[in-house]
Amino acid sequence: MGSCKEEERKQQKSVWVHGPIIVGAGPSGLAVAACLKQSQIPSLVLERSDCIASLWQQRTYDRLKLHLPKQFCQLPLLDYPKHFPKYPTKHQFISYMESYAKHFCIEPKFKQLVEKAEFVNGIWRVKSQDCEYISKWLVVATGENAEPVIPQIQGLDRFNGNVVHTSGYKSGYEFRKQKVLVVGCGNSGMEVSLDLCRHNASPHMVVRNSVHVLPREIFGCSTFGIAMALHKWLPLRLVDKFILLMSNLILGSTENLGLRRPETGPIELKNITGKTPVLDGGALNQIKSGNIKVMEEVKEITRNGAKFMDGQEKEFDSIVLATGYKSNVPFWLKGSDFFTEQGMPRRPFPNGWKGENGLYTVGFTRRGLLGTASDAIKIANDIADQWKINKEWDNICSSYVILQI
Ligand SMILES: Cc1cc2nc3c(=O)[nH]c(=O)nc-3n(C[C@H](O)[C@H](O)[C@H](O)COP(=O)(O)OP(=O)(O)OC[C@H]3O[C@@H](n4cnc5c(N)ncnc54)[C@H](O)[C@@H]3O)c2cc1C
Ligand SMILES: NC(=O)C1=CN([C@@H]2O[C@H](COP(=O)(O)OP(=O)(O)OC[C@H]3O[C@@H](n4cnc5c(N)ncnc54)[C@H](OP(=O)(O)O)[C@@H]3O)[C@@H](O)[C@H]2O)C=CC1
Ligand SMILES: O=C(O)C(=O)Cc1c[nH]c2ccccc12
Repeated sequence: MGSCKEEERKQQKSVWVHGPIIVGAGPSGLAVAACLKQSQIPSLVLERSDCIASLWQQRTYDRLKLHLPKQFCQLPLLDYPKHFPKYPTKHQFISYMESYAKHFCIEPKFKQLVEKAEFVNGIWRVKSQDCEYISKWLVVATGENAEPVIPQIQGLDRFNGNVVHTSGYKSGYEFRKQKVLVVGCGNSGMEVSLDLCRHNASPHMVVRNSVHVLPREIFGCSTFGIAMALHKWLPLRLVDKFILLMSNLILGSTENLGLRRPETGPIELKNITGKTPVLDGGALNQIKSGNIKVMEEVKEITRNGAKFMDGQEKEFDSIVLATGYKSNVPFWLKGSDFFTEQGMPRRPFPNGWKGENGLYTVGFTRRGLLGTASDAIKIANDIADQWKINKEWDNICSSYVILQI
């Protein structure tokens, strides 16, 4: 006899979707839906949370800003409002996303956690907790940052204080006057440590590996923009050499602050591994002045603090895990080997946007919102070509049916 849950599933309704199913209503999902709309192609956007851009609305800290200038973080077909600053705040970015969805009349179906998607007998069957959606096309837009990475550090579960991942961190206000262990030194670790300083907390940031820290700007121009411009003329290695030269000039050596640089240059490393260089927004000065303490790798967490690899032992009130994010695609996309076990497309950029049998992926380029914009346009164009053929077939079929009658 089937269980209650099985019975419920058997009775689950199936809905045929006219147009592609897009999983995820973040910037990537919305960008594809908008580009499809532009070609008069309908789509259905399924979102697990109750709002668009949920990463930005629900899982980021208050003082977050875009760290690249707005022209590099723009979605296709609609620019940022002119009055927005060069680096929009998180709230401005969310308002841009909301206007974007409104402008293209995109109305995602919320609270639809996609649990399984599979290509069966020539169609995509996409199951959420309460419905099965069926379509010829599936667009994966669940993001590179779908789930927090929670490291297995010995003793973490016996720590008496508060432990939070950066996806749950809002403001240093909650940690004021506390001694806080921040694990991780990517952009999140650096920004959270800086935020903690601004609330009179005492952050100790764990740096277990090498890291590139770059100035956000070089003589008033964004470092990222300069790198992009130079790369039009110069090989990446030379671009990296120039960026590192300027960084050392502006920031000084980071090595003697405990921030060893990787051997590979910053942009090349980003392209190969996805590891984003830190674009410094003020944390480095706090490290220099001793307000952010750089710590070695953690050996174990104790009830009141941590023991470090170099033998130090310190007490902490709270721990912030700035340990990054991961894709969740392997949990729900079945029967396809398009993605690696880590949930990233096997084919590297720029060829990772299209799979077999009407499968597409957007926002898995390790190139931020710029990558999203480029994927979205390609996907919509590709589907539009098939849509036209489909329509012609539909017309032929319907005239055939009419002739038969
Ligand atoms: C703190 C932070 C700051 C960043 N800042 C920048 C920046 O300044 N510039 C830049 O270019 N990039 C930045 N990024 C990179 C970031 O990935 C992009 O900005 C952008 O959010 C990616 O959009 P996305 O739609 O691909 O993914 P997301 O924004 O993560 O959206 C994916 C959506 O899919 C939904 N979803 C996931 N799984 C399921 C499921 N199984 N079923 C249904 N729905 C699901 C999620 O709820 C989410 O709403 C930042 C990332 C982080 C974490
Ligand atoms: N707009 C903005 O200002 C911001 C943008 N972002 C973006 O969000 C994305 C995610 O960034 P972020 O959250 O920093 O994640 P990242 O993956 O970039 O960084 C994770 C960090 O955690 C470290 N780490 C992981 N596990 C452990 C462990 N067990 N012990 C010690 N250290 C550990 C990693 O070290 P290791 O290298 O050794 O693995 C790395 O330093 C990036 O693309 C980033 O650019 C984030 C914050 C702000
Ligand atoms: O914010 C991010 O994580 C991004 O992915 C944006 C981005 C794409 N390529 C880069 C190179 C250097 C710094 C940030 C980025």
